Amino acid sequence: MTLPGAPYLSRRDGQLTLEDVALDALAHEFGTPLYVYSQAAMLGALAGYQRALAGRPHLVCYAMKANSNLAVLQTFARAGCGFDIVSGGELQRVIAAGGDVAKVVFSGVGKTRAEMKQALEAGVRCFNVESEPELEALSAVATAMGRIAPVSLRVNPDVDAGTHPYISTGLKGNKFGVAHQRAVEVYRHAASLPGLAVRGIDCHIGSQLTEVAPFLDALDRVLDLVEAIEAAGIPIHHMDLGGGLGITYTDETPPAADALLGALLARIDARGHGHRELVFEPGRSLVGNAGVLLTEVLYLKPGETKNFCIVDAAMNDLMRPAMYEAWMGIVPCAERSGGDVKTWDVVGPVCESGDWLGRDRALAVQPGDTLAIVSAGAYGMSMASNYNTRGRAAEVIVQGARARLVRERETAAQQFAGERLLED
Ligand SMILES: Cc1ncc(COP(=O)(O)O)c(C=O)c1O
Ligand SMILES: N[C@@H](CCCC[NH3+])C(=O)O
Repeated sequence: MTLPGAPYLSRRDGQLTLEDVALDALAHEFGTPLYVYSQAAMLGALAGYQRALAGRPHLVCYAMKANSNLAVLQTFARAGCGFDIVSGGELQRVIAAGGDVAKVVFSGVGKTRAEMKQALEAGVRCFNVESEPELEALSAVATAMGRIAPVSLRVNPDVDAGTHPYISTGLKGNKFGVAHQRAVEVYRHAASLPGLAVRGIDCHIGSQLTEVAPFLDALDRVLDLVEAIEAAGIPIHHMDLGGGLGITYTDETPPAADALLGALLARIDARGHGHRELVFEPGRSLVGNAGVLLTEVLYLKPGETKNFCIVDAAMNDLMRPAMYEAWMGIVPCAERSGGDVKTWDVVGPVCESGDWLGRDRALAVQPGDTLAIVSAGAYGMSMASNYNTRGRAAEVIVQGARARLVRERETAAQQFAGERLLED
């Protein structure tokens, strides 16, 4: 079976290897749980987008919620990326990583006035506004500052992306965006407000999309709207087009980024919109297959109905299985020859029955072995918590044969540093 993450993730002489670094050795050097990312895999994924968009006005804004480690952001900033942010905290990370704020788009349904002010002061490129009350609040904040806020409206095209209900964002029952039927009216409202300048249109239908068809359906709705909005006398400069392209976790076969973009660009050109600037906000497809989570097998607990393989990573480190019943590949770092293969539920130490990382996995394992949870570069560390007062994992980036610690393991003292005892 091809490993998700190939060719950067490979097996060499029985050892699971990321770029040129053997992961078992890395686990011993830095301890576990440990997130490890391949820089070449991240840049390779980005290159797919850049290749397809070359020669056109465009901006790739990495959706940093997928993985917001500063060194990951620095990697993308140096490659020319902008960023899609959803909070003031993410804006601070972009600045700390040396990113260009003028290439930042600010998404999200619940931006606070303080965050709007912070983003206007910093000079973000565009606010992706998701409702009329938000338009009014942003106009008021900008006016009070003597500024004009650049805006796109996020339209909800009511297109079924065929993804998990928790990660669908473009159906009318989802909280995101302005209903496409009302979009022209809301654009008129936006254009009438004193603190705003309409710049573009934004659309996002969900994450982990594996088919081209829903992207094209949403694009057609967006192009219809652009034509109607411009007919109403409001020019649209850029189109910010999502969903998020999926990755391979098990047997999914999503299109490559350049194939997907090729199909979208062909439709855009055919409908006479090829001159517009395009913005894309990929997250998962830039980092997901670039990362693994390493964990050590602590105890084996065979049972009557289930065999449990208890590891030192848990749902607080990687929430996707507990939250979406997501299937994540689990492979041993060092191949065991002639080992006894059994079916295991791979579970963590957290006190919840939902704390599992993989169910019914055929593995030959022994306590002390290192397992790699693959395709874990996106929505892994960025969704980690401190539940059970567990320190968050360390993170390493590999570059060829070099491994660099880019986040230290969190200590208990760091976790409760901001807490206070009651004074008598
Ligand atoms: C507005 C917006 N932009 C970008 C993303 C990133 O999506 P993905 O990680 O699937 O590429 C999301 C997540 O669904 C989103 O809602
Ligand atoms: N966190 C989700 C995806 C959400 C995408 C952001 N809107 C996941 O792990 O798959």
